[in-house]
Amino acid sequence: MGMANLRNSLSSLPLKQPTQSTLAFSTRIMTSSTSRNPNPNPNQDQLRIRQVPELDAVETGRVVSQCLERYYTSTTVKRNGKGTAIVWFRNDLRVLDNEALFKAWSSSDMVLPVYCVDPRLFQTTYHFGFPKTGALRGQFLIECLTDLRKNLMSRGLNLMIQHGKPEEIIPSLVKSFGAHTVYAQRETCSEEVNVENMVRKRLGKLVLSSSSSSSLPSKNEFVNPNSSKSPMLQLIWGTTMYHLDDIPFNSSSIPDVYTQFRKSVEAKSKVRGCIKIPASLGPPPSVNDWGCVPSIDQLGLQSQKVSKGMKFVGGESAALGRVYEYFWKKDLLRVYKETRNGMLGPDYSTKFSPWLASGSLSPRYIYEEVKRYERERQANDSTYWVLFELIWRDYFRFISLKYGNALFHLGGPRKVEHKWSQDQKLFESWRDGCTGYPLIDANMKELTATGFMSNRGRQIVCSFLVRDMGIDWRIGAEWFETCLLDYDPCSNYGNWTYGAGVGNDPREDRYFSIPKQAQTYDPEGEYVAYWLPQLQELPKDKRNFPGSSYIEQVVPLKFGSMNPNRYQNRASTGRRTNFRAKQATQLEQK
Ligand SMILES: Cc1cc2nc3c(=O)[nH]c(=O)nc-3n(C[C@H](O)[C@H](O)[C@H](O)COP(=O)(O)OP(=O)(O)OC[C@H]3O[C@@H](n4cnc5c(N)ncnc54)[C@H](O)[C@@H]3O)c2cc1C
Ligand SMILES: Nc1ncnc2c1ncn2[C@@H]1O[C@H](COP(=O)(O)OP(=O)(O)OP(=O)(O)O)[C@@H](O)[C@H]1O
Repeated sequence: MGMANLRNSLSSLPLKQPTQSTLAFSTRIMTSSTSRNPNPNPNQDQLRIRQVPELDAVETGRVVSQCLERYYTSTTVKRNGKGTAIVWFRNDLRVLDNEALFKAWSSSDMVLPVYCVDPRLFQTTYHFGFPKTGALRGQFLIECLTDLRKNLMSRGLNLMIQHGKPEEIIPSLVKSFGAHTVYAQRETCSEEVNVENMVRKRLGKLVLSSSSSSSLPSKNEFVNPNSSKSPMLQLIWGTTMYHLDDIPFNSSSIPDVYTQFRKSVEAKSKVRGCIKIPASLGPPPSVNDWGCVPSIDQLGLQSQKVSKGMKFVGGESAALGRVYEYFWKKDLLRVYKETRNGMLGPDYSTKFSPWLASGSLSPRYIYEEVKRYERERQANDSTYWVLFELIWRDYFRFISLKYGNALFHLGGPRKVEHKWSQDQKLFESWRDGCTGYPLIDANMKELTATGFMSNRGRQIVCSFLVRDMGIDWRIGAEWFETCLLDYDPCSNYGNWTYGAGVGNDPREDRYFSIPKQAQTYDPEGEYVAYWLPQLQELPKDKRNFPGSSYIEQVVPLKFGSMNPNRYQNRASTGRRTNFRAKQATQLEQK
């Protein structure tokens, strides 16, 4: 089937919300915190949705005010600027450690914070016509905007929300408010960079009069052709833990191999401190209509409720709450390295990614919290390992600067030639979790039901799609783009190119053997039985190997067989024992 045909047929697929039939087992009770006494019994776990973070509003409020207090500037910081500056919020939906917000404040005597609900984010993915943003990420964004507005209001500002393209909205606001500068976080992928360029171009056509440094000028001030100044777009680097200006490379010399990148950065660069903000950022400009936080319908999406698994709460307050919960309250940072390859529940890994992707959480804040934890509690391999993983995130962001659109191309950064299939039926069985391999199916059902999948799961389903099914990796990457709460173009396409063997991975053949992965990471079938309740009745060691008790396998495995005995000996002496033993210890210690 040709690309155009596939694109048409895929775009006409019922891009349904998750199949509810398999979710019927769950009840719909949102429980409050169980963190002090987590119940390891999977049957109990079936009965509840785990909210992430599991803090109530009062506790979250307390955590937020405590951490924002630590990041207030002393009163000695002066505001030197005049006139109005705009902060154009993009994927930096936070107040804490937001350099664009700080610069707008310090360079003006009035700040207008703006978010544009860009319709292009709610259209379709590039090749295969899936929804560009799935309903769960849409809902997460709504929560982020609601919380950002609240946090700005508590600092004497507000958030203007307008629907439309930034290149139309921003210049028009600049004009009406006489703003001299627009501050925004710099992006690196072409879709976002194109928007930046259009905004800049249109600002360049506006002309500021010399008096426009005073707030709320008349519109006429922009038609004076004798004035030489145009309002400026100031783009600020803010997505990574290490600042672009502090890494020991320019963008074309960034090493292709992660380990080389990491070692150089660790040896030669320092993570900058978080930007401290004043307690009050006001006064706000006088605005008639600040605009409403969009509803899910206004985003053109159909509301989807999480009825099983994890429900992530969007926004900076929840993000700060999760850092507090994971590091301090549950004390899980101490064991992260041993648990991080888990798949079931909120506690095996940090779950910071959705907030990092929307920018409601700063990686530099995480860094400072890790350092504080190391001073106040303990430093060990686990505390370091969170930073190690965040350097992966940085690496993919910097690699996107080096390779540009090649990150999205079929041959990837290495321009690998390979014949890929675009078999629609096979893809659908993968997407819907009906491949006949419980480990694949459970992970894909989790993705559509919650917008999240563990790192282990992502590697396994990616390997299965590209290696066992031989399907064009971009189809998988675009489906992830639709569904993931933490969708980030660099991390998503970076990891997919790695998994498909077209990235810069020195290990070219990353084949993940399903039976081996099942034995190692889900030896009792707890994870698959959670997402595929029909497997619960089977003996634990059969849940990942159900034979004819489960649906037929759509393709054979490229290597190995689904005979569990082949892996039994290796698993019982290898990493599995280690991993499970440590998990058990962790549970006992709670
Ligand atoms: C095919 C595939 C697609 C992926 N797509 C995305 C994506 O769109 N957005 C995204 O944020 N991550 C993506 N990842 C990376 C990783 O799976 C998630 O970051 C991680 O599972 C998020 O869970 P966590 O926050 O609990 O991670 P933790 O294990 O707690 O790690 C802490 C943080 O480190 C970073 N991190 C960890 N592993 C990676 C990695 N492999 N690459 C980049 N950053 C990493 C994340 O920011 C994460 O929040 C993808 C991985 C694969 C294999
Ligand atoms: N933020 C993003 N999310 C998803 N995909 C993106 C993003 N930014 C860029 N892309 C992808 O980048 C690619 C750009 O395609 P485009 O046709 O503009 O350039 P190209 O011809 O593929 O590349 P080049 O200009 O290098 O020849 C598309 O596949 C697009 O989806």
